[in-house]
Formats: sequence, C-alpha cells, structure tokens
Amino acid sequence: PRAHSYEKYNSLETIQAWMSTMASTNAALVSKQVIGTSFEGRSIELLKIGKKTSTTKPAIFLDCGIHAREWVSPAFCQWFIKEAVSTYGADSQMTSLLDQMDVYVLPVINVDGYVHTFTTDRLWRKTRSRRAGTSCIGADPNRNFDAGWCTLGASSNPCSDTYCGSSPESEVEVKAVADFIRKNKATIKAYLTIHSYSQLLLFPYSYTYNLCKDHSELLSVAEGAASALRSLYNTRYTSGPGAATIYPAAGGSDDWAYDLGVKYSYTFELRDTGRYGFLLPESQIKPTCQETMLAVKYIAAHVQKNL
Ligand SMILES: NCCCCC[C@@H](C[SeH])C(=O)O
Ligand SMILES: [Zn+2]
Ligand SMILES: [Zn+2]
Repeated sequence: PRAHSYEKYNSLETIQAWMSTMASTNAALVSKQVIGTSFEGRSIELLKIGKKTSTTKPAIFLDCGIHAREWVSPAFCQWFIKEAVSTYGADSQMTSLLDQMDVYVLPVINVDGYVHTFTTDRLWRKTRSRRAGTSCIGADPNRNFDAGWCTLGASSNPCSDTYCGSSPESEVEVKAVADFIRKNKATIKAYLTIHSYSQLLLFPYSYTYNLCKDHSELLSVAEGAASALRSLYNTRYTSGPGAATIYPAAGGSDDWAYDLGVKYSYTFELRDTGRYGFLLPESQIKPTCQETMLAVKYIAAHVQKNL
C-alpha cells in the first residue's frame, strides 16, 4: 500500500496497516482491537492508548470517519494518535491524560463507505449496506443510533442521504460502536465524534430543541475549547446544541451516548465553512489537526478535572 502520511488522505488499507504498526511499535501505550466487521466484510478497528495499568481506567472515546466523504475526520484521528505517542513523556498534559485515562480512537467507522469514496464516488456519505426492496444503497450511520430514531431531521426513504435505516442499529458498523460503548459505559466519560465541514462544536440534543440537563456546562466547555482552537490560526467555530446550531437530526451518536450516561458528548464539524467543503485540500490537514488538538485537549482536561 502507499506510504502512510499524516498530511495526506490515506486509503483504508494504508490506515489499517499503519494502525498495526503503531500498536506493535508502541506496545507500552497502544493496543489494537477489532470491534466488528462491516457489511462488506472489512474489519472495524480501534486503538486503545494509555499507560497500561492493572486496574481499569476512566476513558475517552474518539471516533472518526462515520461519514465516508468527510476525509479530514480520519486524518484527525490519525494525527491524534501520532500526537499521543510522540508527546507522551514530554507534554505534561498528554502525559497526565494517558497516565490517568485511556483514549479509544476509532479512525474509520464507515470502512465500506470510505473505500467507496476512494474508488467510486468521492461524495458518498452513508454505509454501503444492501437491503431487499430497494436498489438504493446504505443508511446514514449518524441517523441510525437509537436516540429519537427517525423522528426528525432524518428520512425513511432508503434513497435519501439521511436515511435512518430499517431499524435502530440496523447498520452493522453502528451496532459495533454502540455495543463497544455499552460494554464500556462504566468507564467511558467522554464521547467525541469527528465530522466535517462547517467549523462547529456541537453537543446534545439534536433530536429535540429541548436543552439537555448539562447544557450550561457543555456550552461553557465548548466555548472554552473553541477559543483554544482559535488561538492558533484564528479559525472561528460556533458552539451550541445541535438542533438549534446546525439542524434537527435524530439518531445521532452524540445524543445516544449522552442518554446512555456519557456526559461529555460532542460532535465536531471541522474545516472549512464551504469554500472546499468535503474536498478540503491536503495542505490544510496539518493546520486543521493542530488547532483541533487544542480543542480536544481542552475538553480532555475538563473531563480529567471532573473525574
Ligand atoms: N447528532 C447530530 C449532530 C449534528 C449533525 C452533525 C452532522 C455531521 Se455531517 C450530521 O450528521 O448531519
Ligand atoms: Zn458527518
Ligand atoms: Zn458535516
């Protein structure tokens, strides 16, 4: 496979080979887990990063690549992994984070869709599942979680890009993530899911306009994270609850994780605001990832303070 680069949009094959290498060459901090198999039979893999201890540590779950065309999202998860292993022991905050917590990083959830954007349709969004009764393919994985499922901001038309699926967790990729988080819900304290584009830092709820019980705290943390992000290149993010800040959207992973009890649940919409959109040039991967690291570390620090 093509050589891996943190400043390129790597193919799935390259990413998964790189993940194995990261785990084998950083065995003290990193281990790889396969959490499921996609509709088309590809493995869904995550890296667990953190100082290995005998006891179970509290954790942060970070996922990328749930929507296939949002290529800067998997690039960020790869960048996060690199930063974690390369600054552990040198950066005091990263060292404290990985000593006290574990971070699960899932670079590409929608593996079939991601491959499809490399081979066939660059702007594909959904999974690639086939179902009887329609020639249209896939469901929107961010409408397929069991959170106000298919009530608003989603479509029951299998040909729609926001098709909610035949039932909650009908998409095997969604069920794999949901099963993993359910299994580890006692330790997972934060859920961060990375998308593009629009430059937004969103939190529950998107399935209702009602404010979640932790609204004021989640908003103040989001605003702090957005200002940390802005400090590097003056990139401006808007923070707020999903429904009012972007649009109503039921069945989202963030709302589902929040209602499961994961209080610090955020959806990032990374660069840009529409000039390039999903086709963000590779030249912007580094600055986007650098500034996003500041926001993620801000949130992680708040989570640590509230353990
Ligand atoms: N849980 C929904 C958060 C707000 C919408 C996020 C965007 C990312 Se492309 C979407 O899923 O349409
Ligand atoms: Zn998305
Ligand atoms: Zn988006």
